[in-house]
Amino acid sequence: MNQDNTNVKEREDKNSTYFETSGSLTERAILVGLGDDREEIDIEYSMHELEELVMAADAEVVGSTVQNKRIIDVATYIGSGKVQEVKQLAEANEANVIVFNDELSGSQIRNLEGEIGLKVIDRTALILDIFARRAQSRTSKLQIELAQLGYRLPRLTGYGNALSRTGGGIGTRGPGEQKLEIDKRRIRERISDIRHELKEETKVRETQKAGRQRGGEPLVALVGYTNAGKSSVMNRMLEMVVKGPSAGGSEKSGGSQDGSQDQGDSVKRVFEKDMLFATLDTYHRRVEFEDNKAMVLVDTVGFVSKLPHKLVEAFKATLEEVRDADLLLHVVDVTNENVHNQIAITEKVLRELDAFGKPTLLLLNKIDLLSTEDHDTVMVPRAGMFDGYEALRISARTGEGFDTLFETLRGKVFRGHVRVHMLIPYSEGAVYSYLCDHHHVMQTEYVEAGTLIEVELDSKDYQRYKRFEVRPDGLPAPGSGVREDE
Ligand SMILES: Nc1nc2c(ncn2[C@@H]2O[C@H](COP(=O)(O)OP(=O)(O)OP(=O)(O)O)[C@@H](O)[C@H]2O)c(=O)[nH]1
Ligand SMILES: [Mg+2]
Repeated sequence: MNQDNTNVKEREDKNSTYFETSGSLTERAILVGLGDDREEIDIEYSMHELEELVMAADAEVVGSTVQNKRIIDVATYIGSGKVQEVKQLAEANEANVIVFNDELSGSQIRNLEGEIGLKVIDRTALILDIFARRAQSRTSKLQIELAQLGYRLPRLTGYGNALSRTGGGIGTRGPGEQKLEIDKRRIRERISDIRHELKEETKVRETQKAGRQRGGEPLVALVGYTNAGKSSVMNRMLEMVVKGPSAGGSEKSGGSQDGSQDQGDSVKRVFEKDMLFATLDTYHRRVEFEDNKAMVLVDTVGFVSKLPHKLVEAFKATLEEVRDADLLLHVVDVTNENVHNQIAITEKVLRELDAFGKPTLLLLNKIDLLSTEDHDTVMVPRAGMFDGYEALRISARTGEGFDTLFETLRGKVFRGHVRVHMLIPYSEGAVYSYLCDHHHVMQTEYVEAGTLIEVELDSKDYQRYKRFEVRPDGLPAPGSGVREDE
């Protein structure tokens, strides 16, 4: 039974495992995968990810097996011989749940449960389950419920009667228990209600977005594999803008308040934790620098491979920011041996979101964990390119590399800025106040015709106020006085 491609995990010392003291029944899972050499991400990595996901759902992995096969069995997904092998593996290891590495149809689940005699769940149900546990805000709860209902609707008749799904454990959380008993019509009604509510929320977000765009502030989105350190990078950046030596100014919070870790100072931190999918919502934070230049930072949900399509669909609205961003900060955990796989997975999801190919800075995070020798290996080039990206080495924990990060970031997002002289008549005091509040006014002189300033501003506001442009000596500049944009 323990063949080459079958890896049976040593069982932990039962006396010391936490579930004895917690009193709850821990699920013991056997993982089953189908290897296909045409897949982008190899099966070994995919199974490793599945194991992490199972652990994130508080279950224990007691065995794992892979069948290398290109053709899927319509009835049972894996071949019939393999089904028997899984059954024996489960018995030998006292497993009580079988987790498949791919999405299964309702009839496949029913057939497998019938033959093995245990609860069978697929990767999609597992990921949805983890999301359901983590969801904090109303929006993310609705998005996940929508994805779960969409997943369950075609599978309502798929579960065997003998295997009740109402007893707790993976795949039974969220809206499931009662709703599985209501008929499809009512599920469809619920789906339609959720869609309606999410649509209303989208309108609110659109208004907020329009407000930000009017301000002309660049949008910078943090993206990357789950647990890479996106939220930690965001928190470190916010801290540095408030306290840092290289960039002063204040952080002004915008957007959602959910899940914030308000530290009592002016930094409204976002939630960071060593677990898969710590962040499920998008969080905006406006970052303003000493010279009045500002950008909006967005923290987003992390990615894994085979992210359920229904989930990506449901999260599309909140992930729109990624598509709209002027710059992506792609954060990777450079200490992870699978970093290249994780980059490929993130790229794949970005493609699904129509956000691939945007200006991107790769942030090689967690370098504080690397040994001195590792610092010099090919894994982390001293500077420059990594996997075709412009890359920077940073540590959100120690702050190393953040000065360079800010410098590079500012160079990229404020590139369209121009430095000009303007003469603002005293009758246009509001324009002068606006420019002082939103841009870097470097010099001010009060002359007879008005206030003569030297100011650095973005191209949008430059176009808007071009009519006030003068030569450095205050004389009219060619083209000034013409309202070109209105
Ligand atoms: N040693 C070290 N740990 C880090 C660093 N950055 C983040 N971490 C840790 O990595 C874990 C994950 O960090 P998060 O910031 O929550 O990661 P994330 O990418 O936002 O994760 P999700 O929201 O789950 O997708 C936390 O335990 C952090 O403390 C770093 O530079 N060095
Ligand atoms: Mg996060």
